Amino acid sequence: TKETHLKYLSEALALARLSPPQPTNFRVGCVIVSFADTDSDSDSDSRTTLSTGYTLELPGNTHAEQCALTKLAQQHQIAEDQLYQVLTPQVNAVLYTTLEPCGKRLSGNLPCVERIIATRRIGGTGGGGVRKVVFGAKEPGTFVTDSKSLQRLNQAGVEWEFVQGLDEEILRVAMEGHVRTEKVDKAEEATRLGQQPDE
Ligand SMILES: Nc1nc(=O)c(N)c(NC[C@H](O)[C@H](O)[C@H](O)COP(=O)(O)O)[nH]1
Ligand SMILES: [Zn+2]
Repeated sequence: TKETHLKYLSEALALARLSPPQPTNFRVGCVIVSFADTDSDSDSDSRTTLSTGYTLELPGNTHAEQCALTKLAQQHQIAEDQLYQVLTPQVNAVLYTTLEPCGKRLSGNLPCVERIIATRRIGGTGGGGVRKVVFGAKEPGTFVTDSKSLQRLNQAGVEWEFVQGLDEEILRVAMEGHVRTEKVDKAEEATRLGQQPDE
């Protein structure tokens, strides 16, 4: 339910605040939750937090979702492409991230949407893995304007939901380290309005 989603998005936002502000990325928080033995993210009481992450938590140019997935694999001493062994269908894993997962990164590093899809068996085509992604804000157009991460999730059969309510605060925290320029403001405004900023 929306209350459950907002509860976990708030937890993820608290994690985002731990991220050191940078002008070259966003401060994002991520929580991976198991809604075991329910077939949806209903209000079952058997919810457990499997892993958390925030931008730059782990060494290197790391994203929040990337850190949560890497830490989960480390906890179980398995490789990240073996996470389907942990994230079985019965675990019913939902990944909460304050900002929609990236579909493209200016650094060229593997986007988080691919890391999320790869938690499923057989390179992302099998069962299990992250069943659903819940995020609280769309990615502003500061760095990339055509991430296509949501189309990619649809294509891979991973559910997603944009839960409104915290987006203003999420974006303020995400962009704390940014230098305000006319160009950046225009790109972010255009994305907020759902337009492709004119190049
Ligand atoms: N969902 C998400 N979680 C994060 O932890 C994070 N930092 C971003 N940021 C998205 C943004 O598009 C990329 O940060 C830039 O494209 C620069 O790319 P790098 O981060 O240097 O790979 N997005
Ligand atoms: Zn990412």
